[in-house]
Amino acid sequence: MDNFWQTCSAQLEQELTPQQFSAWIKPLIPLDYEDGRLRIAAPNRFKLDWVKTQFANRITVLAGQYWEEPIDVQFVLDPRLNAPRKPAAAMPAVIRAEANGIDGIRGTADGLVDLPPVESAPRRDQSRVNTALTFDSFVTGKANQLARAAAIQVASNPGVSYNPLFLYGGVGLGKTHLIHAIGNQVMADNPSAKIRYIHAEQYVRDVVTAYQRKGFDDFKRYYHSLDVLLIDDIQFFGGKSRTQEEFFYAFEALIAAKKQIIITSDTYPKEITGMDDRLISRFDSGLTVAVEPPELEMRVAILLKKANQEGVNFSDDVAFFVAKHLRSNVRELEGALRKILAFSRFHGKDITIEVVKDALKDLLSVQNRQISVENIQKTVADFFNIKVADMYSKKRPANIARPRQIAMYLAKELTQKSLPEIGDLFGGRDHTTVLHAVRKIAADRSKNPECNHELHVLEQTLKG
Ligand SMILES: Nc1ncnc2c1ncn2[C@@H]1O[C@H](COP(=O)(O)OP(=O)(O)OP(=O)(O)O)[C@@H](O)[C@H]1O
Repeated sequence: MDNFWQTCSAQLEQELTPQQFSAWIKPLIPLDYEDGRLRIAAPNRFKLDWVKTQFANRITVLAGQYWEEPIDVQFVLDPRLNAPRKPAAAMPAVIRAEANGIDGIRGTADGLVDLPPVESAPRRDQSRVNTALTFDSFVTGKANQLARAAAIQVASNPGVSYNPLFLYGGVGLGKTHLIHAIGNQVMADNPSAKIRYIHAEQYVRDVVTAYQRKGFDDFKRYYHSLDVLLIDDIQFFGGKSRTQEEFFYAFEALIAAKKQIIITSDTYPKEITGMDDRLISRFDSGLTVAVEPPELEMRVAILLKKANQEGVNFSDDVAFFVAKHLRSNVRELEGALRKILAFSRFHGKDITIEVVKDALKDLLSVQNRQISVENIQKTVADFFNIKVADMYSKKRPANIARPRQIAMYLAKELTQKSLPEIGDLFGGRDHTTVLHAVRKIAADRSKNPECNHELHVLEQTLKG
């Protein structure tokens, strides 16, 4: 066993950077080898997860070569290495003073809160970065290629390219995945970087806790000392003035020190309600990129990749069927996939289109019921305050022509209708007119955040 570990470590030392080797491989402890099963211990959960996702395959190959047989390599947590955790302090009642904007803050059922790390030098596993969410596991398509490219650029040169990087888009489109991927990449390149992922709601809680403990100095010291701050769903700061003020200081300090900030939101900066103007202008001062709903091919690729990760063979036909019917976001696709797998396992049936129809009966009927061309025409007409009849009329003033083009675009995106069918439903127009509208709005959407936002709102309204 010791011989193997020496050989394996020596090999990995050659393959990895010195920082990676000392951060991830050196702390591992070979435990035992028996009947083709090798157990290796990691000193904490964070390292365990990271080593499993990043190095398990390579170590398995090296073990196979050493023993000349397939080896089942298992990574476990070494309990001897775990220092006992300090119990978290009890949280007193919610402070009244936060009525100036920070509301809805409660401790957990046992009165404990997830305390913010107030040490000036946070431990590595306080980064809260999810090691499973990497660039490798992120499927790319037209909808997210810009966001992904910007994220990779920022991850490769934190603090020096786009700062802040502001990613926005609707629910379940991969914003959280992307910022974790940035964190993972920075951590792999530079294991000593101080990184922190935080959801905006948790940041609000941290402000409250600091307030209660009169501990703003610690709070500031901690947040201002980070190399990379990943903050998710910043729209939660809306209306929370004390949090915004604190975040403003952190923002200024980090940017001035060339430390990287990555922010996600469900909408672009100017549209976040209840947000201080000076923060909005700061958010817009780096690079603002949209993550769009995935197009058909990307939805298919995502389904195939996720099915493959589950060890299930999904035929292209099945993947196309699901992707054609579920169009809103990736989280919905993941949910559908889980349903299909559970259904097929429970009934012991192979995954065919018929089985998928059964498994997703409820989901599909909701989709089909909600989105019709008529529904789109009504929703768009209401949104732009024009008459539904203008959707079929030959009138051409811009205030009517553009909503009509938007409705055609949405009809193409959200229904199964062909271009000629859509043309018919818009007062007997030619299919080339529909095609022109679809292309024009798609181009506008990719260039103009306000147009993108309008479309996003309409899509959400239509999908209920
Ligand atoms: N392009 C993609 N490739 C692979 N998985 C993806 C992709 N986009 C999203 N996902 C997965 O879909 C799920 C939802 O994504 P995520 O949580 O990142 O969405 P989000 O945009 O942050 O949504 P919300 O605003 O609701 O937080 C996650 O499990 C994520 O891993």
